[in-house]
Amino acid sequence: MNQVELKALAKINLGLDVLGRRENGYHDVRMIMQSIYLYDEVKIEKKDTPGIEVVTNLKYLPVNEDNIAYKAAHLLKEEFDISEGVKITLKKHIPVAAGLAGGSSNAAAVLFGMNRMFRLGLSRKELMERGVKLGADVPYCIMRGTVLAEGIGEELKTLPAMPKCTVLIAKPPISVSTKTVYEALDSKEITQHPDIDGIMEGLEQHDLRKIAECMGNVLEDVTIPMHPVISEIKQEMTDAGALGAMMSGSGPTVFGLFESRAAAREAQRRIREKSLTRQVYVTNIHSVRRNQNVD
Ligand SMILES: C[C@](O)(CO)[C@H](O)COP(=O)(O)OP(=O)(O)OC[C@H]1O[C@@H](n2ccc(N)nc2=O)[C@H](O)[C@@H]1O
Ligand SMILES: Nc1ncnc2c1ncn2[C@@H]1O[C@H](COP(=O)(O)OP(=O)(O)OP(=O)(O)O)[C@@H](O)[C@H]1O
Repeated sequence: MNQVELKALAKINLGLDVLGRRENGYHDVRMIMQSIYLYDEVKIEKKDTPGIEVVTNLKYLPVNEDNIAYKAAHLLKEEFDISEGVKITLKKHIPVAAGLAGGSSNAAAVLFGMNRMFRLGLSRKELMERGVKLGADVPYCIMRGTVLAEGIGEELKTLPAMPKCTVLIAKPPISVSTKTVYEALDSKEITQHPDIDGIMEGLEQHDLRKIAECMGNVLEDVTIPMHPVISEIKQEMTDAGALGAMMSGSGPTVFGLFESRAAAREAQRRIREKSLTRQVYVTNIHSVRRNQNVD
């Protein structure tokens, strides 16, 4: 196999709670993760010449060792002494620095793809162990689907699949640093924790309304005061009929869950009309049909 083409899916956090801070600055979290049908196209090709080449359609993204896809390839090349070169082509559709795990998902695709191409024989669990060295969201991006994530985000448990619905994604034209948001949270008192157990009950009962009612993200308390446009977008989605609307990850992207595709389109129209952002996409939950076993 000389080439693989993969879809690297974006994620949203249906729930994000922070339980404490570790000595190394990372935080213990309790999150419900969900993949959505918004993806980057990742192509990996073997090259005759050595080295790692990254090509992308976004001019401002690094193509050297600062690109997380490069880091993923480098990690496997070193560990398995792979002498052949690889060319990685990233066709980006997932907004960057958005809270949608775009980079993490690219890294996951490279680990997954190179494992197949070079017949490294790593199990999904073994790929995830390598993934966490690149970023806390990478193991989840290998696993995908509806998942409870604990630890720093790498302890994963598959949950009952999220009921089908339309997802509206709106990324305001600002960038947010995940590190800055987590650091700023340390000087705040968390007064209200999201109802993660409630979301899990909603998933068990296949009850979309319950899931939407229980959604919550403690990082909103940091990012929204910095960027009030996030609240305005949430409001537009709710006014147009979203069952729930919330910031994903450390932001600034807002997602809304809708029963009706027409209502999601209406929210998209209003958000654009009010110039809150032009980056608004109507998409779906991505369900993973697979053996639930991680190994
Ligand atoms: C906000 C989320 O996207 C929610 O899914 C993740 O928790 C962040 O995952 P990520 O971007 O893959 O995180 P990393 O690239 O590993 O870390 C970026 C920065 O976020 C902070 N970080 C990340 C994960 C975590 N559990 N605690 C943290 O404090 C750390 O300051 C770290 O320097
Ligand atoms: N392959 C890549 N795709 C996107 N960004 C990348 C990539 N490699 C490195 N980066 C850098 O990583 C930073 C974060 O980008 P990314 O899109 O992964 O953020 P995010 O969606 O907030 O991730 P998360 O939800 O995991 O915190 C950007 O500033 C970007 O320059």
